[in-house]
Amino acid sequence: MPRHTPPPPTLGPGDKIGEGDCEIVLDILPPDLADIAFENMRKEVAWNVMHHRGGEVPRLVAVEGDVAADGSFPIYRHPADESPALRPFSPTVSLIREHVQKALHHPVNHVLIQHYRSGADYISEHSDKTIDVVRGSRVVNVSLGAQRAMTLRLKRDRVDGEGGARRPAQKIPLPHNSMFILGLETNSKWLHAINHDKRPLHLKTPEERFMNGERISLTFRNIGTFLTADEARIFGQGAKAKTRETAQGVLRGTPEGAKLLAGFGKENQQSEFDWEGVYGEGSNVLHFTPRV
Ligand SMILES: O=C(O)CCC(=O)C(=O)O
Ligand SMILES: [Fe+2]
Repeated sequence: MPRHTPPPPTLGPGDKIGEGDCEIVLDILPPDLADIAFENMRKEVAWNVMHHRGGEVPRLVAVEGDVAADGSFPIYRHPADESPALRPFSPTVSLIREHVQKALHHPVNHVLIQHYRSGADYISEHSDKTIDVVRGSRVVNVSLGAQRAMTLRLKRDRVDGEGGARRPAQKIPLPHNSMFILGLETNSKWLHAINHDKRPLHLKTPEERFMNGERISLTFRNIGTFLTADEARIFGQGAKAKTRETAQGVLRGTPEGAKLLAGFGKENQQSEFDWEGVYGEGSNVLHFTPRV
């Protein structure tokens, strides 16, 4: 007989989330900004479809960031066949960024913006990839629109016993106008996802039905790796050359690409991920697939 598994506990502000280093901040934006941010971003943000393993990811995405005077800009590398081009912060996102920086007490120079068009859109379980994230800085998700839940699940290698042992999970509702701070320890020991929510409308709360079920999330990061304006050279924390003056040419495809992808795989699987060992020497890979 299949074992009945109880649903994961639902946690919120004040609870021990993940390793206890996560936080939910309610009302991150002042009401006048929170009220208009969604509709403004619908117009101001350059939305794209993104591909992974040849298929479209189930949400719209955009990338914005701080472009330096010399045109160089931060890059966040993660396993995707292609990432949309980074654009300078758009007006409403700039305002949101200011509130995030005030609450976080450190700068953020990069944002991945995602539009979950309905309850059918989702992001599958992953750990955030940290080769390019300034060490010690925190990653945050600002939520606007329909309330969805983040599901945390302990990585498999942290669960004792046979392969069939159930992995502890937690569900964290992300209300409109909230900010979720993903702790570094939690990112290394747990996976996180926004699962789809295909329940019929009448089973959803008003918060979950808000904005017709559409949600925008903004994942802000403090990135330490940069591309030159012509996108030909790479430097900083996650690159081989650590300074702008010594920037080296970007690489595309195998075998360096395969090596970085293998590192990302390890970060997804290992709760005692050896950052220095895997990422320390840096990688100049920009695209994982050879140019066709
Ligand atoms: O939409 C969200 O809040 C989660 C996004 C996320 O996990 C990511 O961008 O890495
Ligand atoms: Fe994530």
